[in-house]
Amino acid sequence: MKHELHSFADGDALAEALAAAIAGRLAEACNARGQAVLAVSGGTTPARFFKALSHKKLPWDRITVTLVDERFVPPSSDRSNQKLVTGTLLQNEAAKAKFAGLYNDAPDAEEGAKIAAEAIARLGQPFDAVILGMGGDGHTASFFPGGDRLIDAISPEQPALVLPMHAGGAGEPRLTLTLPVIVKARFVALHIEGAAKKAVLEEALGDGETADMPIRAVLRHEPIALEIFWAP
Ligand SMILES: O=C(O)C(O)[C@@H](O)[C@H](O)[C@H](O)COP(=O)(O)O
Repeated sequence: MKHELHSFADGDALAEALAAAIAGRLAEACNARGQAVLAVSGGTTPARFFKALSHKKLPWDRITVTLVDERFVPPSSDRSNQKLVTGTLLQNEAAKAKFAGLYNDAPDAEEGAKIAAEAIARLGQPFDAVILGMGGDGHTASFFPGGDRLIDAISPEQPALVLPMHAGGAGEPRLTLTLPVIVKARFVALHIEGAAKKAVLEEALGDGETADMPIRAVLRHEPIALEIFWAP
């Protein structure tokens, strides 16, 4: 995947610019096709961007927000990405958006992934925009180094839309969109902040095994462009 690096003075400037870029994509999709689908990541980085996007004037009632990945915990948990998104993004103007999460109350992540895959299938593809994050270990989505389903999840031929993932670094079982769903999107952005993550990105752009730094599965996927948004 070719990539373009957009650097900003600080996280606030980045949040505004990314919100403007995504709002533009969502507006364009609604104009062209009457609806839009946006997949976002969780973690600690996106909160400011979510707040900025929540104030954008868009036909939110025609926009569905879903997740790139989810911790397999109920939405009441502080670890839940659904909780983060409903509390920060689906507010203000964006309170009218539809939400299609990955979590369900299946007994385990294996069963949960099957049910989540049905929910994702109903959204149709390609998604209009996907925003990825990246961890200090080079994971993106829930493509964790050493993850039990990593090779399946990053296979370009993977037919499943959602897979479960167990990994030492993950904290709890995860549900993740698979690589084909992500790279098929009309717009794919990577949102990272801080010098440490810039260094991880640079390392990932170098040689080495994809499984050691799974973000490489996205970086090395041809031919669509990855838009990288970074601030110190
Ligand atoms: O649920 C999650 O954890 C994610 O969606 C994950 O892929 C995240 O984007 C990175 O781990 C970065 O997380 P931070 O922003 O917390 O560094």
